[in-house]
Amino acid sequence: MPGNDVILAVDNIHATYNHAITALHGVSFEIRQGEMLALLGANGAGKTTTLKAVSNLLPAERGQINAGTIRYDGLDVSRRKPGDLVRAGLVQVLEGRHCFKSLSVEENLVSGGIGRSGSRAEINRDLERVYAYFPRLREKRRTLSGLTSGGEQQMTAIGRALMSRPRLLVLDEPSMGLAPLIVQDIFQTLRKLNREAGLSILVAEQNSAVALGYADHATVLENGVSVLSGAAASLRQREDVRAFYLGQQPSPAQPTHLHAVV
Ligand SMILES: Nc1ncnc2c1ncn2[C@@H]1O[C@H](COP(=O)(O)OP(=O)(O)OP(=O)(O)O)[C@@H](O)[C@H]1O
Repeated sequence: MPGNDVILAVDNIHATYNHAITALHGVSFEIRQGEMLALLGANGAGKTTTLKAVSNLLPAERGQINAGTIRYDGLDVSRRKPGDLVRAGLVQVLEGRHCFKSLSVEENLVSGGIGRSGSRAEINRDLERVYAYFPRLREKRRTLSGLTSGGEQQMTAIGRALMSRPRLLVLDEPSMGLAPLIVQDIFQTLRKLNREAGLSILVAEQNSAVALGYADHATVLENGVSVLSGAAASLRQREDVRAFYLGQQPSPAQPTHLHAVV
């Protein structure tokens, strides 16, 4: 039974699509309040499926959890509608930075606050908060999102999620297709939100070097199984992680696959 300060507990989940394709068969990890956890793994390892399971979005894709449990704030997510989870503070930034391209940056941000009750003054306060974290969005507030850069669209997608006042922010590959400096910028802001506002963060990334540079902990997925979990700082030191996920050459005596949970 997880302790009280665990905001998300994923316990040995198994998932399939169309009752046929096995995507996950044994994924476990925990996130404590105020922690930033990176979910690492190659293409097809199961990161997106895990994130969708966390928000109970798999049924919408003919996917299902066949075994295991996911608890957010102690509550079984499979019994709650995705919208209820958002209102309870579990908010996702889906892969591919979905913005309404024909709306301005500010209109996109405001759309993130629509689901919750709140006066115009409160929404304005939240907008100011988003602009304080992403000054570039303030500069572009009147620009149509479709005309902003990929990095600005990613910032808009994150800013819109912040407008729903998350307690746990879940992001799928925020670095995808972005220049290294923009990626650093985005991760620095995520870290600031985590440190200053106490926001808990779950971030799936193929860019392990960046994710391990900012996260507190990480879990590595291989073929739908969580094979390794630990403090980001200690994972960065492991030869096998360096070889397989940080693109560094192992010495000849090193193992050829990940095999331990630390
Ligand atoms: N909607 C779907 N229908 C059927 N199979 C799917 C679906 N989505 C994912 N899969 C399969 O589930 C497995 C895990 O995919 P998933 O997208 O979760 O991995 P990932 O680690 O997020 O990879 P990527 O980085 O490419 O997004 C893969 O074998 C994939 O082909």
